[in-house]
Amino acid sequence: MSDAANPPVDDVANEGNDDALGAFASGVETTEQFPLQVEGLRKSFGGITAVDGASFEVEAGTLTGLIGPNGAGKSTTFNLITGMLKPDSGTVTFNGEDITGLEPHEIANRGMVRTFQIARELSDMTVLENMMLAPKQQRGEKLWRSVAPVVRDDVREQEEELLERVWEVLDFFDIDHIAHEYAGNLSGGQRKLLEMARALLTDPDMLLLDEPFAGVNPTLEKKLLTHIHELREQGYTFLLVEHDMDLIMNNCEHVIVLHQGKVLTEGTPDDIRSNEDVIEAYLGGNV
Ligand SMILES: Nc1ncnc2c1ncn2[C@@H]1O[C@H](COP(=O)(O)OP(=O)(O)OP(=O)(O)O)[C@@H](O)[C@H]1O
Repeated sequence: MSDAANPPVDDVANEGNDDALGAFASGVETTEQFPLQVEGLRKSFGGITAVDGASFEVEAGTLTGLIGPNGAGKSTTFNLITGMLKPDSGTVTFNGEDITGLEPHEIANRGMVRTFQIARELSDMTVLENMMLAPKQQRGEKLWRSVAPVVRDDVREQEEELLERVWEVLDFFDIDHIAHEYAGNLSGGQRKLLEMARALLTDPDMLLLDEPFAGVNPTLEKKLLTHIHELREQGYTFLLVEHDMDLIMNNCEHVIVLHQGKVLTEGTPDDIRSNEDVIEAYLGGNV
């Protein structure tokens, strides 16, 4: 755990509240403040150690960037967090629960989702059909945040409710006008919006975005960023892997730098920009 992500106990003690100090020390406070905690994560593929004891936390309600030179271990870290890969050692804690080694759908059920590229078979389905599939694949029992949860036995009513929610999310992402278009016909940017919309439909607490802007034109990139910031303001937490450094620096409030499978440093964009170790790691990494 880094100093930057884990405020000193003195900060809490300064509030003059012994209970708060006790809660912080026991981890209760930390869990709420930092829903994702990664501790000593390690993963090797044969002789290559892709992730080598990475430890970090992600603060609730932030847009946190995970950066690093090519091969630093970013994708592997994402895969370990979301259950796509099992770590050799280390732990992943989400909302206070040890989720290390759980299956991806079990992790999604707990409120952490990762955006996925639309699979080839889903390209033959319309945007609307893709959306209707999303919650069944992942987290159907929780509702889109702005709609009050209603428990009903009637399947048809549930379908209608889902459809209503789907339209709300499509409208939020401004892709309702392409609802009947085949996913395979969408532009790169529209597909990214659909991927985000599908993830959001499961009503997660936290979204992990792996290069959400790759292949997205500047207009749609701006739109996607606006949506991400709106959602962050609503309290969603984001962890973002992105190669576009300007985009990370201009949009994330906290940046974690991975290098050779370890956290090299973390801090605000200004801290990172002026950090000589980071500059050296990137130059050495030929980026
Ligand atoms: N399945 C695998 N089998 C063997 N080696 C792997 C595998 N996945 C990743 N690696 C290796 O682990 C290291 C970290 O890879 P990873 O893809 O996590 O890095 P990254 O930071 O996401 O890189 P990039 O920015 O280039 O996408 C690299 O050396 C990579 O070649």
